[in-house]
Amino acid sequence: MTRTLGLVGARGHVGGELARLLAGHDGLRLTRAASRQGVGEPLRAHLAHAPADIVLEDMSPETVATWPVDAVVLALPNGLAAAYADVLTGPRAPVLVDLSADYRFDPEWTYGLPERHRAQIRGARKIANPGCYATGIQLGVAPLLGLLAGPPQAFGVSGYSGAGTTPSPRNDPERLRDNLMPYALTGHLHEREASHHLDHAVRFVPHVAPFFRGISLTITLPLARPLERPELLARYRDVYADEPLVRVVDGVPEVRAAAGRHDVVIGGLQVDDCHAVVVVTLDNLLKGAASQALQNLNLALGLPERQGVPHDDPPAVG
Ligand SMILES: NC(=O)C1=CN([C@@H]2O[C@H](COP(=O)(O)OP(=O)(O)OC[C@H]3O[C@@H](n4cnc5c(N)ncnc54)[C@H](OP(=O)(O)O)[C@@H]3O)[C@@H](O)[C@H]2O)C=CC1
Ligand SMILES: CC(=O)N[C@@H](CCC(=O)OP(=O)(O)O)C(=O)O
Repeated sequence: MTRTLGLVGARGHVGGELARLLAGHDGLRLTRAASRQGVGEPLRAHLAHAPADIVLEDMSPETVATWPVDAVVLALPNGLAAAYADVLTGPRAPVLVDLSADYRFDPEWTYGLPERHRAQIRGARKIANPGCYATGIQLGVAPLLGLLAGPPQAFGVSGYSGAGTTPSPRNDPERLRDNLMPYALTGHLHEREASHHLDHAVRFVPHVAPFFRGISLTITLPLARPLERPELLARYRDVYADEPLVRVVDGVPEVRAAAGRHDVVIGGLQVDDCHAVVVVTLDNLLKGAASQALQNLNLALGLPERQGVPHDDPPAVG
């Protein structure tokens, strides 16, 4: 039986990626869509791969509450999810996946990082999809939890699609041309999110660069005891051995190769006595958002986790 999905925020970067992935998913079909602008227009006028029969609806929670769907995805800016969560309740309510940061710290919601919380996501009804940098930081740090002598430091660089479509200096290609823009030098939300879900403090400084999509994180980890490289490599390979969407490589992954891929690539993996350095790349719009949302939807709806998320590409490097 094909399940059905409604998408709120369909004209955004992430909404568009999710609609594209759903076009290749046999078990889950996009049947309703809403956005702030373009109401009454065919979704296909905005997204070439959208089903021909979908017309953009107004995005009021009251409208969305009438949709006869198995799941609803909120791909809206932060701060808007509560109005939907309030009306999509009760035993017949659809599974709700929120891409914003609104419920990532709420114990009543399930935190949707499948490689760390798969058992809880299976059958969950309300799922908070992790932040893009926070996904890379957690997967990059987790294998060394228990061996850390202090907070890992993550230096992150994102493509400007990470800043969404609302115009700002962080998604202005002219401002970013030949440039690298540091921002949120302390207290970025993803620093708090990664620290909270790792149950270990991390430090994070984000930057935005002139490329469109992809994230590179260089993470420095202070260790409680000296480690040799083979042991470091073995730890990462062991933890992710059965995870098709996390690839551990020998070389240093580069962000250009991350664009369009569904997995996180972890490499570098150098160690000097008690000082390890790990490089993590991912596509912010895919494993950082839409592919991860699809993993979560599949798990919640009882479908194969990676249906619609191809994962047999050749390695990016190494
Ligand atoms: N971009 C990324 O790399 C990632 C994003 N996320 C999160 O996913 C969510 C969606 O992100 P993204 O697709 O980049 O966002 P966009 O800015 O590209 O899209 C936002 C969508 O929300 C709609 N919208 C409704 N109300 C508003 C409003 N008041 N202001 C702006 N847009 C509004 C827009 O409608 P319309 O176009 O019709 O105006 C559009 O469909 C956000 O919460 C973001 O933090 C999470 C991980 C990664
Ligand atoms: C380049 C850029 O601006 N990136 C965004 C990350 C987007 C994201 O994933 O943030 P949410 O937690 O809001 O979902 C930022 O740093 O806020």
